Amino acid sequence: MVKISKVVVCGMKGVGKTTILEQAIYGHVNEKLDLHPTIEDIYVANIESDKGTKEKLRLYDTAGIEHSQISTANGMTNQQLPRHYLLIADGYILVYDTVKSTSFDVLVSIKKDIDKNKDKKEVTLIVIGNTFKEDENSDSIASKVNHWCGREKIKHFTVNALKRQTLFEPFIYITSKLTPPPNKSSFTPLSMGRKVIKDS
Ligand SMILES: Nc1nc2c(ncn2[C@@H]2O[C@H](COP(=O)(O)OP(=O)(O)OP(=O)(O)O)[C@@H](O)[C@H]2O)c(=O)[nH]1
Repeated sequence: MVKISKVVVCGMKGVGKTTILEQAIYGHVNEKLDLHPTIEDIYVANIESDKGTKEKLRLYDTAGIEHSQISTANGMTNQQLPRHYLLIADGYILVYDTVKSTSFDVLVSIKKDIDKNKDKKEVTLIVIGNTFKEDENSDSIASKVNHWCGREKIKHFTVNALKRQTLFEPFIYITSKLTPPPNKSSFTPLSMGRKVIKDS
C-alpha cells in the first residue's frame, strides 16, 4: 500500500502559508491574487524525493495563530495548534515572515507544543522563512532563527513565496526525509496537486 505522509503547515497569521502551498503546487499566485484567512485546507501533492521516488504528501494548511495569543502572563499557552494535527502529523512545515520577529516567537511556541505532545512518534520538521521584502531587521531575525534551528536540529529554508523555484527545495527535502529508501529511480520535481477541501 502507498504511504501518504501527512504534513501540517503552521505559523502566525498572514505569514504566507497558503501562498507557499498554492504556489508550490499550482504555481498560479501573483501579488494580485486575493487570499482569504484559512480555516483549514487540505492539499494532496505528488513530489519527487531526492532518491528519485514519487511520493504523495497530504498537506494541511492550518488557521494562522495570533502572536498575542501564544502565551499568557503565567507562561501558559493560550491558542495552540488544534489537537488533531498533533495526532496525525508525520511532519510539520513551520512558516515565519523574515521581517516579523513575532512570527518566529509563534514558531518557538508551536515547537514546544509539538514536543510536548508527540509522545514517542518521530516527526520531521522544517522551518521556512518567507521573504515578503528585505529590510534591515531581516538579518538579525535570520541569525536568531538560524541559531534556534541549529540548536533544535531543524533545517531552515528562506523562500520568496511568489517565486515558485525557491519553494521546491524545502518540499523535496521534507518529502525525502519522510520517505524510506527507494527501490528504483525516476525524475519529476514537484508535479501536480489536488485540493480536496476548501473552507476559507
Ligand atoms: N508581496 C508578497 N505578498 C505575499 C507573500 N506571501 C504572501 N503574501 C500575501 O500576504 C497575504 C497573506 O498570505 P497568506 O498566504 O494568506 O498567509 P497565511 O499565512 O496563509 O494566512 P492565514 O491563513 O490568515 O494564517 C496574502 O495577501 C498574500 O498574497 C510574498 O512572499 N510576497
